[in-house]
Amino acid sequence: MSILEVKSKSGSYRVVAEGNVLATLGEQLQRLHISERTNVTVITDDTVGALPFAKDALRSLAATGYRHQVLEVPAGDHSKSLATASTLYPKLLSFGMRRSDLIVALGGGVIGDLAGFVAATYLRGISFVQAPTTLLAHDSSIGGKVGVNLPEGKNLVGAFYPPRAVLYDLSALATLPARQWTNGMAEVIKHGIIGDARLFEGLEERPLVACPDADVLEPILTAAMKVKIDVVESDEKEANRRQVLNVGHTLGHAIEQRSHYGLGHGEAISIGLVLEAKLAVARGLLDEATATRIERVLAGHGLPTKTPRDDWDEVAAFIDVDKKHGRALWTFALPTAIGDVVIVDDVSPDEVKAVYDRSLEEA
Ligand SMILES: NC(=O)c1ccc[n+]([C@@H]2O[C@H](COP(=O)([O-])OP(=O)(O)OC[C@H]3O[C@@H](n4cnc5c(N)ncnc54)[C@H](O)[C@@H]3O)[C@@H](O)[C@H]2O)c1
Ligand SMILES: O=C(O)C(=O)C[C@@H](O)[C@H](O)[C@H](O)COP(=O)(O)O
Ligand SMILES: [Zn+2]
Repeated sequence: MSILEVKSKSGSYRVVAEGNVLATLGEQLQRLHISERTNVTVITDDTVGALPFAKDALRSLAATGYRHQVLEVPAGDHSKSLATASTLYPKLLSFGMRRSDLIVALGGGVIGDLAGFVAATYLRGISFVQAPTTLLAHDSSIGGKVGVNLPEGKNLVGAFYPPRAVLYDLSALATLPARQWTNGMAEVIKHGIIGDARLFEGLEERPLVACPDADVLEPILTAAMKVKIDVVESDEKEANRRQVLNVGHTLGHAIEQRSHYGLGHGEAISIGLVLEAKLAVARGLLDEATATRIERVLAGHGLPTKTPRDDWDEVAAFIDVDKKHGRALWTFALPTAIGDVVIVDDVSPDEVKAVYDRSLEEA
């Protein structure tokens, strides 16, 4: 079990990472001093909602006397939309959800982002608890970024809205399909690249290709979450340093969206990390050998590393709407070493196209 604290200007919160924590969801809410008169809406997806740990969580809410409802959306990134959010607001109203009530986001990053966005906007904001159930969500449940996608780009509408707590049930990871495990490893590896060389080296030596026992999982997950917490505490609303968490994402988000979500977020970010390492090499920021290590560790975890063949102009249109850019050139978070990422804001589209085209020749 690990308990981490995230300091936030709008209210600090705890990350409780523990096996079977969802089976005591009601007691966990009581521990957070959430009154038993609070109405609770659990937002989940139709895959997670059917799993035993979700049923246990609802049983616990009932046993502790919380009046609650469950709202299910279809699983997948297509649900992270304004259209889906619009179907949820009336259901909150008809259940009598007031400002003092609570949303629980039970699921992976899609549910955390969507339910967090609904919590941030309904009645101008009600409390929410993150109950992440994927490996990838060790990233998405921390830091308060909530939002939805637009057809024009990922996460273009949203807010910085920290949760009241993160209740991370590590036993829930046991039911993750193999591909979802691998998908989540991309963000674990990313956290090593950003700020923990030992984490990265450990994954090079012993790839984590399936959910291991708790004694192996916990230190790795804790190390990854600590990198994220350190960065978001230093720059909660991404004025500058937080942009390092976006390494691999400038290209990765564009590739993810161009795949129409056929690629998972982590899979697309894996390809983005490889490409952005190559861009860093082309700029003289990173040595070739380290870029090769990044590619190998991702491939060693079964993640895709080859650039999908696509029309550059279509990819570039998605890169162009990235929130990090200023008015003229593109901004990227680029690795300079294992454990260090810098922000560069003078990248020209032609430079990126050259790296992109070269990677297609190598594929
Ligand atoms: N807010 C942030 O800081 C942040 C960070 C990283 C990623 N994200 C976002 O997170 C999203 C990706 O998250 P994700 O990869 O968790 O996707 P997801 O939420 O779609 O979950 C992936 C799949 O796994 C299923 N699933 C979830 N938990 C399960 C379990 N325990 N057992 C079996 N199946 C389970 C889901 O139903 C879904 O089909 C993207 O939209 C990405 O943009 C946000
Ligand atoms: O928390 C952050 O900051 C991140 O960048 C984490 C990313 O892994 C995540 O995918 C996030 O949703 C990206 O945010 P965006 O601002 O690039 O849309
Ligand atoms: Zn991400």
